[in-house]
Amino acid sequence: MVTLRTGADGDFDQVNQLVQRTFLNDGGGREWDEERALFEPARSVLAVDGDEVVGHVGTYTRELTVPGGVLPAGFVTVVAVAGTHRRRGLASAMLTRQLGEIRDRGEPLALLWASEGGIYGRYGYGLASRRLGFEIDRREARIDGSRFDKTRLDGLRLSAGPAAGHRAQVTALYEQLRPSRPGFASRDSRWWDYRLADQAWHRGGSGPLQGVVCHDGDTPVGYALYRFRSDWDNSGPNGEIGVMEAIAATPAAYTMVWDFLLNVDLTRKVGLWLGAVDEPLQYLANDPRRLGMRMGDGLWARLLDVPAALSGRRYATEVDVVLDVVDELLPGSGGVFRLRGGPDHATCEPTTDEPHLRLDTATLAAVYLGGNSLGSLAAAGRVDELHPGSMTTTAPAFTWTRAPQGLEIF
Ligand SMILES: CC(=O)SCCNC(=O)CCNC(=O)[C@H](O)C(C)(C)COP(=O)(O)OP(=O)(O)OC[C@H]1O[C@@H](n2cnc3c(N)ncnc32)[C@H](O)[C@@H]1OP(=O)(O)O
Repeated sequence: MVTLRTGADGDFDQVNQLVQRTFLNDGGGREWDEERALFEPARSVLAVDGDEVVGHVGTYTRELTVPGGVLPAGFVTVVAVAGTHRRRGLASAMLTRQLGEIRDRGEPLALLWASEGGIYGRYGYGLASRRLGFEIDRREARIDGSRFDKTRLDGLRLSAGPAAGHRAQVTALYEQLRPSRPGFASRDSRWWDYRLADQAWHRGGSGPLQGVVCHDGDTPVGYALYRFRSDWDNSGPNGEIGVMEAIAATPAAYTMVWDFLLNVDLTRKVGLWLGAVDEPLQYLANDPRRLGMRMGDGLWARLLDVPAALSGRRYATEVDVVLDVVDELLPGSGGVFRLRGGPDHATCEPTTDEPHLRLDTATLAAVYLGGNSLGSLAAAGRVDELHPGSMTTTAPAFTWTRAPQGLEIF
């Protein structure tokens, strides 16, 4: 008989074997030091059949940047059920138990990257951010000269080399920028170890992890983490740059970092998989089409405590609205709530007032980080306007100055 239990110290190896098998990785000949350090057994739910681990869902304890705030969140990870035990409800049982445990810890929301987009809507997750992928033909694409104001770059300088050598500057700048971009997550030293781990199997055929940092005096103001892959064909050099993340505190630093990445000799392509939907590069390029942009799905969010989540973010415009949030899976997390908010304040409480808008919890999650418009979801029939005019005043409030971005898959 299969039973569920909480994880324990010592479970890592069996869980990891299950995860590598279910994710179709060979898993052979590797050390798992960084993953082992991140494993939080007390936050894992395991399905066991006798002595065998046949299912797992894990949670990482991290903070999430939301519009105008930073909140604790449960980062859901490595959801896996053995091939021998699928489609009998094990994932549903584990994921539902996990959501209850995240809520009981006082984390108002859960977050994940989906391996397949069809899985998580049924558990109340909504697609809250998208990624913009870039496959840049670097012989054609460059920073538009008229946008490249050399005078603003005066005083800035770049240093480049193995990423580990830039760890102090990169972590300091990330920590400074983290609160400003919805979707960014806290990274303690274990997470930086994981991010900067440079074992051969992390490289996917590319070279060692590199860093380029833009400095203003002694202060880091921009950086990129990237790898290069050397290749030659009949017409010459055919190398590639794969950018893992590129962020900056100022437009000048961002421009300088990207100008560097687009001008590495002996390369033809530059790729960025997890770009933001509003990635500034698209507004700096001489010819945006040459950036080879393609939209994909990003972070899925699940609200567990609507008042805490909605009062924990800020709103682009003043809003006073009563929301009827339908939560079929966890009815205790739904209800009717009055939200009063604006750019520098927000409260949200249960109310007996008549609702203005009715939507399910996944739809509210989809607009929560500012990555989707409430009006667009209404056009898809996912929001009922019960009080005429309330959509017009509420939809702009849920937007934000920057699009949410999931900067790393966890
Ligand atoms: C955050 C992350 O870790 S994402 C990674 C998810 N894991 C993987 O992709 C690894 C490979 N897949 C697996 O391990 C399993 O197939 C799982 C975990 C996705 C599902 O496990 P199962 O125990 O088979 O799921 P369970 O029986 O509870 O089914 C849950 C529901 O999801 C549906 N479902 C399961 N897998 C998929 C899928 N890939 N796409 C769409 N729907 C799916 C089932 O049909 C079922 O629907 P229903 O409730 O309407 O009947």
